[in-house]
Amino acid sequence: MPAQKILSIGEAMVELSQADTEGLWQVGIAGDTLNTAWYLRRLLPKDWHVGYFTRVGSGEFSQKMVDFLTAEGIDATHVGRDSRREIGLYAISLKDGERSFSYWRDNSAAKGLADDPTVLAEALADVRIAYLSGITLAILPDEARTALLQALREARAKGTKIVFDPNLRPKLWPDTTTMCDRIEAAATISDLILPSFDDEREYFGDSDPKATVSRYLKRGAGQVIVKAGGDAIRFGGSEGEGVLDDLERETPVDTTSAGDSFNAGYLAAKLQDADIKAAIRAGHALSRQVIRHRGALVREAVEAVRAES
Ligand SMILES: O=C(O)C(=O)C[C@H](O)[C@H](O)CO
Repeated sequence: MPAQKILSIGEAMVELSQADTEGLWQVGIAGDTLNTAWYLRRLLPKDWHVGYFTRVGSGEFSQKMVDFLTAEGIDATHVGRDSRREIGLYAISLKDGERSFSYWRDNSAAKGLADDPTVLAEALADVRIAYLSGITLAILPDEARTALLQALREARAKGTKIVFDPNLRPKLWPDTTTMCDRIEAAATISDLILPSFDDEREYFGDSDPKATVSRYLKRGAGQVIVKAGGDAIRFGGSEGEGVLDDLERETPVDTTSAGDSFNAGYLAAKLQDADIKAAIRAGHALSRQVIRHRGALVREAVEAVRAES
C-alpha cells in the first residue's frame, strides 16, 4: 500500500478578503485545493505527509506562497517554477454571507502545472491520496488536462486513491458544455467524488442529490458524497449509501472554503478510521466553523472543532 501521503494538486493565489474596517482588504494565500491541504495538515496526525503540487513564478509573491506552505507544514518539494509567469489573484465579494469571486489569473504560472509528465509521475509516486478539483482542470489547456488525468490513472493503477471535488466555476471554462464534459471525464477515475448539490443542479440539471449520486456512480466514481450547504447530505457507492438529515445549520458570514474544509474534515476523519457518517459529521462541523469567519483559511475554526470533540 502507498505511504501515508496526500498530494493536493491545483492552483493557489493571493487572496483579497474584506477586513473588518470598511475599505481595508486583507491579503492571504488561498485556492480550493490548497485550502483542503491546509485543513488536512492541521487535522491529521504528524505521521501523515501532506504535499501541494502546483507551479509558481519567481517573484516575491510566489516566494511568499512557497514560504507559507513550508511554514504551515505542507511539503512544497513539488512546487515548480515558471520564470515568465506569476501567481494569480482573487478577491472575495460578499452578499448576505454568500461569496462570489473576481479573478486575475489568466496568465498564472499554475496553468503549466501538468506540462512535465516526468515531474507529475515523480510527485505522485507512493501517494495514498491524490486530491484535485474541477478548478485544477479548468485552469489547464486541454492537452495538459488529458496529461494530468493520464498521470492520475497510472498512479491509481499502483494503488493511489483519487479524490475529486467538481467545484464548478463556469467563469474559468471556455463554455459549460466543455466544463460538464471534462468534469464527468474526471469522475471516471475518481474513487471519491465530493460535489455540491446547488452547482450540480444548475449545470447538470440534477433534480435532487440522489440524482447527483447516481449520475457520478454511472460515470464510474467509487463513492459520492453530495454537499448541500447545510441541508441533508446524501451519499452512495461502494462504501455505503444513505442520508444525514439532522445536521445543524449556520448563518454564514462568508461561505468561502465551506466545501474545501468539509472535504478536509471528512477525509481526515475517514483516514483515522471513522465510519462514513461520522466522517461526514466531522466535515460538516469544520465547515460550519469556517463560514463563521471571513476568508478561506480560518485557524479559529480548527481550534473550535478540537474544543468541541
Ligand atoms: O475559485 C477559486 O479558484 C478559489 O480557489 C477561490 C476559493 O478559495 C475557493 O473557490 C473556495 O472554494
